[in-house]
Amino acid sequence: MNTAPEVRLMQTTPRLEIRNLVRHFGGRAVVDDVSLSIQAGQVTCLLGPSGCGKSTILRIIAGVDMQDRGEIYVDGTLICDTRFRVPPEHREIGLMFQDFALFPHLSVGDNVGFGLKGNKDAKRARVEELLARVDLLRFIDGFPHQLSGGEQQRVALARSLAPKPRIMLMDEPFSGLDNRLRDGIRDETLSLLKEEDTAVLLVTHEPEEAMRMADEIALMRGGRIVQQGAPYNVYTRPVDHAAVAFFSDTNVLQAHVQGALAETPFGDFLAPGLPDGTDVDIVFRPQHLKIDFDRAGSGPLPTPSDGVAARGTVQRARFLGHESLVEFQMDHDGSVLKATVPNVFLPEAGRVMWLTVKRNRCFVFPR
Ligand SMILES: Nc1ncnc2c1ncn2[C@@H]1O[C@H](COP(=O)(O)OP(=O)(O)OP(=O)(O)O)[C@@H](O)[C@H]1O
Repeated sequence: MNTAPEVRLMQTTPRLEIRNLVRHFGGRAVVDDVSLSIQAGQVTCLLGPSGCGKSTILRIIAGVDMQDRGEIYVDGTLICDTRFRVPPEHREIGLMFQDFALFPHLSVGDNVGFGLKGNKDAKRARVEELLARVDLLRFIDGFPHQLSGGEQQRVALARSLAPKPRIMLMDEPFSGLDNRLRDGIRDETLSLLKEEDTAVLLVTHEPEEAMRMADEIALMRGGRIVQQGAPYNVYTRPVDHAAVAFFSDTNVLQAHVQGALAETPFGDFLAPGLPDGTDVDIVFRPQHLKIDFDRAGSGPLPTPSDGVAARGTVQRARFLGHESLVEFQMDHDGSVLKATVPNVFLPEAGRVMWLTVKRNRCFVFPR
């Protein structure tokens, strides 16, 4: 059909695209050549440690800060480069930050309707629609101080979505909420944003929040995106040691490469493409250090999937609620490796146990 290529083009044009953004402060590249694109209805999380440049990217997209290089496109149209700049108020971008500051002197309904244009009835209908959606319609004539923190947060969400922004920028929006409230509000927020088909760029330094919210995670460090992909892929195929460590505790075995293999007390690991003599870290998460319970200290029967067992002595064991954390001092070099075990497992300090590692969950990185 004649229209097919056009339709395809429309479907693949990202709602938001940033290309090669660079921003310097005091001679330092705080944002260093960052590119990403987000489709309508998609949530991308910028995830990274404090100071890595996440909020600066958000401020540039919102139009309250200006890049030194790079371009921003919305639905394929340039809205900002270093010469041309659509002013913030014309970008149709919603903002939601941790300190969302409702107007205290305006009613809940007037807060939600604040950014709306058009006739009174249409405005009222949109305000009612959104307040109903966040389950706060009954408070429409109330004032912010009469609401709990979580309820105020939902009003703020309704306010930022009221003008139907094409894009929503969220900077740690849930960090002011207590843990019990947070999960529910995150889930509600997510379903509302999806219903409205908004493209969302959410900044967080909490991996758990990113895993929970994101269709795609952009992992940042030192002003750059170091890895980008679906949460499962970023978690299970990390690009380097720091990327593993950002999501969880890690264990490290140190080794040298010889003949494309790295030899360890747990057996050899493949180190394809690394030249002989390269120092490598073999990195794995505590849930992938396996304790052998079966043979009472005589060591497990080796299997191809488990590789070789190594011996360690329990140093410390702690119960963490849904799992136990056991630390072992290893016989071979005195290093400490951690294992997490579901439920309660609290062996006494000094007990000797055999350990294996889940080999397909180990990552080999040059040191
Ligand atoms: N206006 C500014 N002038 C000078 N330096 C700035 C300015 N804004 C940000 N920076 C610096 O740029 C770096 C990145 O800041 P940014 O707020 O983007 O980080 P972030 O990743 O969002 O951190 P956080 O999670 O702590 O908010 C920081 O070192 C910060 O001090």
